[in-house]
Amino acid sequence: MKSFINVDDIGRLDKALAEAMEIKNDRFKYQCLGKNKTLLMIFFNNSLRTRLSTQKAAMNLGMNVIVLDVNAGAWKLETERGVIMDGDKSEHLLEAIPVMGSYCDIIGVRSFAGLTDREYDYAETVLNQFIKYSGRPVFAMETATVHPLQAFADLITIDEYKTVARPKVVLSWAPHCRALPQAVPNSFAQWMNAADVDFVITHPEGYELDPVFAGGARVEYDQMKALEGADFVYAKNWSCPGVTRPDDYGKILSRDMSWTIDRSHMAVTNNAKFMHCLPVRRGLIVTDDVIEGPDSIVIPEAANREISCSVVIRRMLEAM
Ligand SMILES: NCCC[C@H](NC(=O)CCC(=O)O)C(=O)O
Ligand SMILES: NC(=O)OP(=O)(O)O
Repeated sequence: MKSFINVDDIGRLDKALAEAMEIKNDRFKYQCLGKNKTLLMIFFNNSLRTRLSTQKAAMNLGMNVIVLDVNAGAWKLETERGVIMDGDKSEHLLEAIPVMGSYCDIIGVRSFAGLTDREYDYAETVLNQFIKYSGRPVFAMETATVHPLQAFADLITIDEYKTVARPKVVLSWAPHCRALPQAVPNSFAQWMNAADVDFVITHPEGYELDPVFAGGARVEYDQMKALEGADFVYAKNWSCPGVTRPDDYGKILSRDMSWTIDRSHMAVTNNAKFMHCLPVRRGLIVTDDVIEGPDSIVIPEAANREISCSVVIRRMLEAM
């Protein structure tokens, strides 16, 4: 595998899930594979899970790991071409990327959407520069439009916790105080569309996800109706994707607290499991009793990030 961005990069999902289980049963099975190989993780944004689980996965595979927090100690990086660099940015990404590539064998990139220029974000401008100029296999650790390591971990978790062959999975928008990217719902929709599940998305008008990721998925604007009979409730906030309202790209369109997942929402489901990628803001996305309740699987979901990442890095190492 040369890059890991979209669901197609992983190939057959049943095979990927089997590899995930193999690694979960013996995390150190392939510890010789990464000997003398180095993973470089580059963070333009904060992280807890991705940082720790990716490092753990790489260490399980015997790799060395270096981490660069671009905003904490590195030169500030210019990402645009054609600018006169007389501001606070001392180095251009186009020099920095091949330099970084020379010190490692695989690169993971976290670079969130700026949420001001849809075209720039949806072209995955930063990620694609890493792919083009690093000379290394690159995987997304949440970039402008995708978070595939999360979606793969979510798929593993659903596969582990499902009680019926084809579960009903509902992705529900929920309110938040900040404008958040669309990467998590985009990837979740893309992966659920590819998986053998009954997938429904619910959100207020204006939050329609890009059809590149969510095309073909059923959208139900009545949240309670969408949640009826659900086996999994996947809550997430996202800002306006700018599909039906191009002028509102990246904006908060609704703060409707009736969308916060509470006991009354869970009551109409089929004893659904509650999922969220974390970090989650209680009281906005979900109530304390739901996230702390017996049907909340957010902790095993996060734990599966180590597993999804192990499968991806293993494939990249084997392809070298
Ligand atoms: N990688 C997991 C989610 C990251 C990001 N959440 C955030 O930025 C939340 C920050 C806050 O709640 O202040 C997102 O939604 O894409
Ligand atoms: N879910 C997730 O990616 O978490 P972090 O932002 O903490 O890495």
